[in-house]
Amino acid sequence: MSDDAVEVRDVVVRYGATTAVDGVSLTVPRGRVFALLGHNGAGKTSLLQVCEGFRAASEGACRVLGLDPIRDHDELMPRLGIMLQSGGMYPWATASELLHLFASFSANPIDPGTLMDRLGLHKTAKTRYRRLSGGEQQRLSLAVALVGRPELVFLDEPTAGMDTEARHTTWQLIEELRADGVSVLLTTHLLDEAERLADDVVIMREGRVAATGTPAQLTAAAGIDHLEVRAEAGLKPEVPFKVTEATPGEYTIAGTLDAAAIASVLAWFAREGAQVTAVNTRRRTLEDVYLALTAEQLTTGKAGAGR
Ligand SMILES: Nc1ncnc2c1ncn2[C@@H]1O[C@H](COP(=O)(O)OP(=O)(O)OP(=O)(O)O)[C@@H](O)[C@H]1O
Repeated sequence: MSDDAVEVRDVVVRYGATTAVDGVSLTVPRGRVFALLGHNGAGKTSLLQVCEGFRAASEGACRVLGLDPIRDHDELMPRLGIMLQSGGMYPWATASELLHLFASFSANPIDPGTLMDRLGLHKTAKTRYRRLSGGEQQRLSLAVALVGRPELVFLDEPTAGMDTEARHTTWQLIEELRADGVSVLLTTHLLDEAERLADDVVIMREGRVAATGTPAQLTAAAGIDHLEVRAEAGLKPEVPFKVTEATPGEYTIAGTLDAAAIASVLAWFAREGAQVTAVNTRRRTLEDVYLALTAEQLTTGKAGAGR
């Protein structure tokens, strides 16, 4: 049996005529942070729900900590930390009561008071859940997911609605979880979050895996950097790359630019006797890769998730 935290094989999730997840396979190794990226409706939450055991896959197989998330649900639940996008809390209970309740389900919980302090929730300990702000509810949901010292954590858009400070605390907590050997599967729309936190990334598009790898692999595989050259306006660089002059005298050269290519572009400016006053290179970010994949989706014109 595989020792991976999560193993998803050819999973399909259908809602009537809509295919939300369309044959996804992925593996989350133990002790790593794995991010699912994708536009609204790409199928991230549906896939997460299959892994959490809250939804049966229409096709395919899923193993979580070596177990079946539906059949072995009772055995699995104490070992998992689950942060939902919303809901799942008693609206009349206070933040402290809720966290203590969830702590009581665990044999060796983290002290709820310590966790509340860490997440900046101490001032809201006696506030009823329904009165908490969106960001506070989100922080409490994270605390609930972590209080039982889980081996594997599922986080659905963990920092959505959080202020900058809470977001940074959450990132630190996730990094500490990884250092403690905890596995994390999260969804996010924040590319800087994925780039900063994730060991592995899957970009989903229309229910399928559009790209997969480490953030470094994804950005390197895209292989396109930008070279920015400032010189006098109105030049027409004769180079085998796409050149734009959005602002007069600011040239952006886009393409697969290795050192030789950059040298050849600069050589053209030198041959022309151009007055080059600045040269800048910009590596592709995960955001560039993501946007390129999203643009591909638009050009293929596929809108629905049907098979
Ligand atoms: N219970 C449901 N019944 C019918 N359709 C659903 C249901 N849940 C999700 N869908 C549809 O399945 C598709 C995938 O939804 P899902 O929530 O998995 O996407 P997502 O990537 O998590 O989106 P978001 O980033 O907006 O949370 C969407 O088209 C959605 O409308």
